[in-house]
Amino acid sequence: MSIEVNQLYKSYGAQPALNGISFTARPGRVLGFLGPNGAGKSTTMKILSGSIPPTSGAASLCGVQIQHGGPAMRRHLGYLPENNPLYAGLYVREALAFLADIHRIPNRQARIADVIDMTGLAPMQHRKINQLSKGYRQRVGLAQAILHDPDVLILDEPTSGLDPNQLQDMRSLIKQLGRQKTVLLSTHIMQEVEAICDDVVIIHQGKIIAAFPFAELGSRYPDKGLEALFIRLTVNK
Ligand SMILES: Nc1ncnc2c1ncn2[C@@H]1O[C@H](COP(=O)(O)OP(=O)(O)OP(=O)(O)O)[C@@H](O)[C@H]1O
Repeated sequence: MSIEVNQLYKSYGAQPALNGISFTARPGRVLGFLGPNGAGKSTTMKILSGSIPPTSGAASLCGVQIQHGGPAMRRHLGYLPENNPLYAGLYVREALAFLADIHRIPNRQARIADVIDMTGLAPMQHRKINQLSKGYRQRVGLAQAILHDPDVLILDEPTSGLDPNQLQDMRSLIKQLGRQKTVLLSTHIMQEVEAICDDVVIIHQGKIIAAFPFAELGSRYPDKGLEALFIRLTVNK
């Protein structure tokens, strides 16, 4: 398994956020990580990226144990955080070159050209990041996440705030990436899960309340679409 999460707990002071979650994500698949506001999605992703420590429990990426701030699993991981922090004052190509140096990517010019091409950033590569539309900024965030060709991608609401055209482009890019990589994608949009996810994990109040391959939705929950199921599982509980 590319992502293994085993009994993760997290509290922020007295505020519980994760209450013993376990799940796995497999290569060549996109896992949709769903939950209402405050369910614990971003907390999980921050722990998996090594940005914050869990209170207890363990997780690994491609067999490498996750440690807060530890560099060991970084080469396996591309992470697009929720607010997509970018080097706003840099030009697109400059930002990618800077990160390519940090990752010590060999043949960096060729790799940057490939990633620009893959993410549809060619027309914007000589623009400053702070001059770009939201859609293009999200593409820069994704380009940064995939630059070092990691096996695992963790994408925290990568399509929030995009217009319908941008949405479609971003979704097809994620779907394409999911054919080779393990993708963990958080979203509030059920159509997005239907369009691109192979597996579904629903989290509510820091607990996993459903986990299944999307293709088994109908057999496991007859007469329920994903949206109806989500509402039934997460409302008033
Ligand atoms: N830094 C923090 N300090 C205190 N509490 C926090 C902190 N970050 C998150 N929380 C709390 O932890 C819980 C889980 O939050 P988290 O951001 O992981 O949820 P989420 O599912 O990503 O929500 P959203 O969909 O709104 O982004 C919430 O109750 C939230 O208020």
